[in-house]
Amino acid sequence: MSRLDDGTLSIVEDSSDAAASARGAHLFLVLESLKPLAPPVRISLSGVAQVVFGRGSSRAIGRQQLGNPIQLSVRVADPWLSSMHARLTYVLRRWILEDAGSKNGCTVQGARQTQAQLEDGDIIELGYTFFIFREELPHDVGDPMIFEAPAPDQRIGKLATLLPSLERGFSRLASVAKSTVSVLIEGETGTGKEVIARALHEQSERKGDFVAINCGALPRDLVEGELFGYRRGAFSGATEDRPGLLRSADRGTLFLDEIGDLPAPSQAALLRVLQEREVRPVGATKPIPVDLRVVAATHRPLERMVEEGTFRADLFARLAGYRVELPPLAMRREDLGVIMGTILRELAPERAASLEFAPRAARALLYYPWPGNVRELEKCLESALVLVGEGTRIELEHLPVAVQAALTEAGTGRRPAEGNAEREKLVGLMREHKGNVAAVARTMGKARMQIQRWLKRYDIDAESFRK
Ligand SMILES: Nc1ncnc2c1ncn2[C@@H]1O[C@H](COP(=O)(O)OP(=O)(O)OP(=O)(O)O)[C@@H](O)[C@H]1O
Repeated sequence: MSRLDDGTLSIVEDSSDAAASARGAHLFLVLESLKPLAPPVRISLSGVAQVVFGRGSSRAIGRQQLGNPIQLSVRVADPWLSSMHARLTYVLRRWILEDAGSKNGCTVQGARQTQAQLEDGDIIELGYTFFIFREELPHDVGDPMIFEAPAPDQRIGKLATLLPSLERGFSRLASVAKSTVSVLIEGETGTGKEVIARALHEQSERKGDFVAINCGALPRDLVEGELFGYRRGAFSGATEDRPGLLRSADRGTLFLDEIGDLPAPSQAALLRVLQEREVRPVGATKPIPVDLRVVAATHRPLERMVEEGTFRADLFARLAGYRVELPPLAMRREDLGVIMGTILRELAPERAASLEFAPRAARALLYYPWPGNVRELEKCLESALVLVGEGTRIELEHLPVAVQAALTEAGTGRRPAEGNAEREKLVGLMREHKGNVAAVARTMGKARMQIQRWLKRYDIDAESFRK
């Protein structure tokens, strides 16, 4: 979590890098295709010289022996693994994956390899088990070397992640929830903003209701009546007193979804409510006190809207007491296994434990760019379960055609599509702004530090655009 220039707090995965005291290579055990509910694991490779992979009678991840250099052993009860399957070794500042004489081989970015130098974001398949390698992930030196995704009953709502900074952010939500500080959740559509808002309400122990309002869906001329209520006769059609949505959230949580869509006059009225802690229904002479906890969400770059003058700076400051930015799913592929496990448990509680993914299906799920984020993943698994019927194995053909097509991408050994698209977008903007990182940050509605991290991640030289 980091303190932003405006004094608010942020738990953005990238923005919180400042709080992370180190960067280092990590390996994620993302998914066991045959046991999708088995908890995914993050392994820090700091100080590690070698990791050996092989089949075990049960999952066992740990040090091979005490002392330095650290040698780790990753044993998974995957019948497709050989007892000595592969080795990952740190050589001349590079991580090299080598097949150790396995029967079924090693696959990196969809291509069979006997030896490969790993790159950031590489997807590795050993047997039917999927791993992701991250070269320079921000983390805390105090983070455990081996971190297993928390069991469902240990989570805040259904929030779980293997990414160190997001994990720190999620665990802080529990204490934020108990306060009345307003929370602003930013993220693309379907990333789980409402899930966070509901989790905050559940943890808050507030007695009132959770009231969700989609600010973008309110008819423009009725916004204030809907939000603040009205007195009978306040306007034609007001045939009775209406309390309004804000008052129905009294002593509870008011979730203002798509806050960026709130028209300017309503922004001013909402600001008054938050400042005065009272609501004045349309046509009423006296305000009514309300006890509100406000959680707002947006997929629009609110900070940029403030700069452009389309969103009030004072309202933004009020709403952004604590900020959460949810990355797009394609930027947190390491969490695909955790999230799929949660969704399968939710959609099919009775049979989730017996479900498995055919490896080709698992591969497609891992490579697909998920433009619709977690919502799209949820719909994809929902329809797959219908198509599986009484069966227990989710095959490639049970997945939507677009997801199936991701296999072709996987087969080429290239980076996942999202990486290319992100990179191209960034290169385009860097060219347009002649290498001015601050200008690119403004255009994207992101912090300058974040753009710098992306430049590093995608190996883009800002200097080359300044000539
Ligand atoms: N971490 C998660 N684990 C399991 N399911 C999740 C998770 N996050 C989101 N979902 C599911 O994905 C769907 C979309 O989530 P949600 O509605 O919270 O997204 P959103 O960001 O608020 O979307 P929008 O911007 O379109 O309102 C929901 O059905 C939700 O249950």
